[in-house]
Amino acid sequence: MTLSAKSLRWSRGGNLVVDDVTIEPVQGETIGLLGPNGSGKSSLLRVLAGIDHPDGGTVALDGRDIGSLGRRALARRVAMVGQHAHTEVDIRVRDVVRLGRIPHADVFGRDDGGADAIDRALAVTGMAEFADRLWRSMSGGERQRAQIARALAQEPEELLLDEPTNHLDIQHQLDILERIVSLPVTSYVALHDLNLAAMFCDRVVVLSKGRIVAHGTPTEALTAELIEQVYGVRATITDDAGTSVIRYHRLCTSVARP
Ligand SMILES: Nc1ncnc2c1ncn2[C@@H]1O[C@H](COP(=O)(O)OP(=O)(O)OP(=O)(O)O)[C@@H](O)[C@H]1O
Repeated sequence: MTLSAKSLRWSRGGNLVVDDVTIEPVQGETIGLLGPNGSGKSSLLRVLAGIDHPDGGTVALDGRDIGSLGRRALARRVAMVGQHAHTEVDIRVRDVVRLGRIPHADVFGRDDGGADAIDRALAVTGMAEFADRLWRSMSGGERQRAQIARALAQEPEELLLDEPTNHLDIQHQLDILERIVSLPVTSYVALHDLNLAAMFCDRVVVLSKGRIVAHGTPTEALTAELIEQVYGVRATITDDAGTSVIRYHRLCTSVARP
C-alpha cells in the first residue's frame, strides 16, 4: 500500500480545483500527472502532500487517512518538491539538502545516519560536486536537482514532484527522470512533456478542469483524440518499441509571416 487519493475534492475561490479525483497506485509506480495549465496538477500534489486539506474525500497512506498522522510522521514518508523553491540566502547546497533531514532528527537535533543520507541523495541526483557551492551561485536547473536531492535526503517512500524537469536541459531531463524511476519509491510527477511521460511513467492521469479525463498506461491514455480534446492540439502518435512518440501539428499553418 502507498499514498492514494479517494474521491478527492479541493476548492479555492468558489471553484472546484480538484474534482472527484481517485488514484490508487501500486507501491513503486511512477504516476504522471498531466493536463493543461490550470488543470489542477499542483493543487492535487499539495493535497496529496498534506499541505492543503481536502474539502471532500481522503488522502490515505497505507490505507490510513493522512489527516490522522502527525506532520513529522507524514514527512518521514512523503517528500514533495514544488515548482517555486526560491531563496537567495547565503546557504550551501549541502545545507539545503540537509533540510530534508528535519523529520528524522530527535529533539536534540541528533540524526544518526543523516550525513550518509545526504551524501546518497547528492550522489543519486548527480549533485555531489556541487555540495559546497553557495545556493545563489547555482543555475535554475542545478537548484532544481538540489531540491530533488533535499527530498531524497528525507528518505521518502512516496515522492511528489511538480514539474521536476522544467529548468533542465534535455540530458538532465532524461537523467533526472531515469534516476527517479529507478528509486524504490512511489512517485507522482506532474509533467507537461507528454513524450517524457510516455517514456518514464508506468501510468498517467490526465486532468482537465480538476477532473480525471483519462488514465491508464501512457499508450492507453495518450491518444490523439484525447490530446486534441484536452489540449486543443492535433497530434500524430507512433510506436517506438512499445513507447508512444507524440508529434504535434502546428496550430495554424496559414498565419501570414512578416
Ligand atoms: N490558492 C488558490 N486560490 C485561488 N485559485 C487557485 C489557488 N490555487 C490554485 N488555484 C486555481 O486552481 C486552478 C488549478 O491550478 P494549479 O496550479 O493546480 O494548476 P496546474 O495544472 O498545476 O497548472 P500549471 O500547469 O499552470 O502549473 C487554476 O485555475 C488556479 O488559478
